Amino acid sequence: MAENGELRLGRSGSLGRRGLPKIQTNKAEWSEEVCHDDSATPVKAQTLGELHSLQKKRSTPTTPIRGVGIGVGASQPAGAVFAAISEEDRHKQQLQSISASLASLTRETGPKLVKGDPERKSESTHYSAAPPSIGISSDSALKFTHVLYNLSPAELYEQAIKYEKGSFITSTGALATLSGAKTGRAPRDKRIVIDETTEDELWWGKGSPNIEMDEHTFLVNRERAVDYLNSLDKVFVNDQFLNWDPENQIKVRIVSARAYHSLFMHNMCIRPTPEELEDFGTPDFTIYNAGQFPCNRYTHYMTSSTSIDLNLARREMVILGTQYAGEMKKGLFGVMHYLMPKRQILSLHSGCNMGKDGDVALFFGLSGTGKTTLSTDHNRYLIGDDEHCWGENGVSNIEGGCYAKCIDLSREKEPDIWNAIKFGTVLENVVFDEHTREVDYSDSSVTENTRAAYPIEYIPNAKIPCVGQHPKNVILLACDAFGVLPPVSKLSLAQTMYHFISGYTALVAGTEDGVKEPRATFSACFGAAFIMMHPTKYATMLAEKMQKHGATGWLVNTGWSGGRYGSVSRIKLAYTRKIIDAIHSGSLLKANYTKTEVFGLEIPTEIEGVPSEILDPINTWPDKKAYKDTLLHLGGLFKKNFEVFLNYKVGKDSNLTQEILAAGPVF
Ligand SMILES: Nc1ncnc2c1ncn2[C@@H]1O[C@H](COP(=O)(O)OP(=O)(O)O)[C@@H](O)[C@H]1O
Ligand SMILES: C=C(OP(=O)(O)O)C(=O)O
Ligand SMILES: [Ca+2]
Ligand SMILES: [Mn+2]
Repeated sequence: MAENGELRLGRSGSLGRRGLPKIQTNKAEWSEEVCHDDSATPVKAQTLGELHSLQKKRSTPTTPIRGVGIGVGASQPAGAVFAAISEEDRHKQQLQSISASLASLTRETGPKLVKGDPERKSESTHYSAAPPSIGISSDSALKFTHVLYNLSPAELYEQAIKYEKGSFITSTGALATLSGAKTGRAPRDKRIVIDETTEDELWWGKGSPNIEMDEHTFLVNRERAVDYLNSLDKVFVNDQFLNWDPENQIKVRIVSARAYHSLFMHNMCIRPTPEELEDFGTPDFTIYNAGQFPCNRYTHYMTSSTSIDLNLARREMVILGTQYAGEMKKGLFGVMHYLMPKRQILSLHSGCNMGKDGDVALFFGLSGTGKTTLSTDHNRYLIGDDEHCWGENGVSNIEGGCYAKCIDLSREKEPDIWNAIKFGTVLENVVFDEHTREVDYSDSSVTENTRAAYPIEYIPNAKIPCVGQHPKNVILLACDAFGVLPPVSKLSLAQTMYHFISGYTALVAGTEDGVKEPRATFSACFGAAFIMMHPTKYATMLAEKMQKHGATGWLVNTGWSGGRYGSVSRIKLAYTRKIIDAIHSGSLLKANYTKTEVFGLEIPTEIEGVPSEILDPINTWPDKKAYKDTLLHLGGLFKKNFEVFLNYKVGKDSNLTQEILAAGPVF
């Protein structure tokens, strides 16, 4: 700081000498009692430009500059002559690495890059990387692309507000943004490159979410995305980590065109320290997000102008035609679902939290069933809300942030999420008062799927680092709009596996008038959209881990009970929280149980804080015949869904497979 201060004084001093001669005022003309205008400490700048340059001081380096390779021994004092790859060289290396990422494969060259905002010429560090030597074949090769590398949230706010229509600061300091035409994921537009390896390793065909594309088509889309990004004046680059387990951490690079996307990933991935960033090197996986630009519908395999393309061999993902940010986070989740099981680590679409005594619970469930809401619990430490790994040493969060739904969010019911919506948080597609900028969370004018993305440490009781012991409870969440599943049931291991493979939830189609029929959804492993290999691969690993570590499975219905959607209201969040409390404390394990018909679920007769009559839905359905019919209807849907899995084996032991088949509805 002193250094910067001296520099500034020196500069203003010399400017002063070169300026016009000062107008001399006659001191005697002024009364000593009058406080006149120039009595305050004068500003230490001679021009407005200089004044603005004073406003921002250079970031103080957090570590002394370290040496690379030879020459840094115990005998050399830190920061000595030998020590350094200079800051300039480091910038150059970073830009070379980014230029290589953005290289056009047909022209075999990367773009010319400079660091910094193009609008602020004086601030850019003009270290050009990899100037194209031969065959300049487009104007892109003649121009510079500015790289905005790992900007801070404040810088990203400024970029968003200045250049991205629909960006505003809300009354609590969050950055409100619009994701454009797409406000949710587009699973039907996801493509995965099929090659010799993935043909055998991945799950293809009926029931699989993996839709194939060939390598060539991937390269066509990659070139389209890269050309688009290189045609811009500036791109955002995030270099970050995934997975809090240090031995299985993945380095990811996200190249994007919008500050909103850069801030979203800043919040959602693990943020490197400045030291870690210095040594970042080559990323393990790269996303090219050209979401504002459509794919070419004449391209083979394209069925819309949106395409999300994954190439596992190249370790790259290309996004065209959608700006929904969740696509990046869930895209990387798919990659982890491939990489981790190969290392005998189970990837989980679940929330995760930990009690004061270190007891860990997992919350599996499809979108909207309560992973984020229920893992964010003021009485427990949050490990993560959505994506985890379960390995030899316990669980680890894949991400560094949370992505909460905001529709009907209330301070009373979800105080920790409410309070996390502050400076730094990205608020997608919410509606706010044009003057006060107060958000109306009940307003779904843009979409039902309004979202907040915030760093995990915005939750006061986050567990950092986000790792924990082997889980004690495995909670399967289903939002049952048919109203026949009990609010909670205790599961045998076979039942846990049956419901895990089924991955059931039923949601209502939307808020349109007249849509009253709930629609059942089955999504293997509560995440068919993200798993890469056959569901039995993940199911086998889960069964082995639960058995080995003695975890108990539970099925919790966070939807309707005692009547269908439309006839009664959703189970009160306060009751669900009491149920979850009783699971965590161990008291529910000791309760008395009765068995339901059809699904054969063990339901407790009593839970503290929950009216006993709601525990068995038959009590609360006024029309018992309607209850039975609906129960059988749902049972039939389960059976039909499970047919695809009848020929598969879970685990080494065929006994378990037989037990799993028997653990479904019987009627
Ligand atoms: N009984 C309940 N249990 C859990 N969530 C509930 C309940 N009733 C209403 N909700 C609402 O349902 C939504 C659950 O969504 P969320 O936790 O984001 O799901 P996920 O993370 O699994 O996608 C939240 O908006 C929450 O407020
Ligand atoms: C980010 C998502 O996850 P979830 O709805 O489970 O929170 C999503 O499905 O887009
Ligand atoms: Ca999810
Ligand atoms: Mn969630």
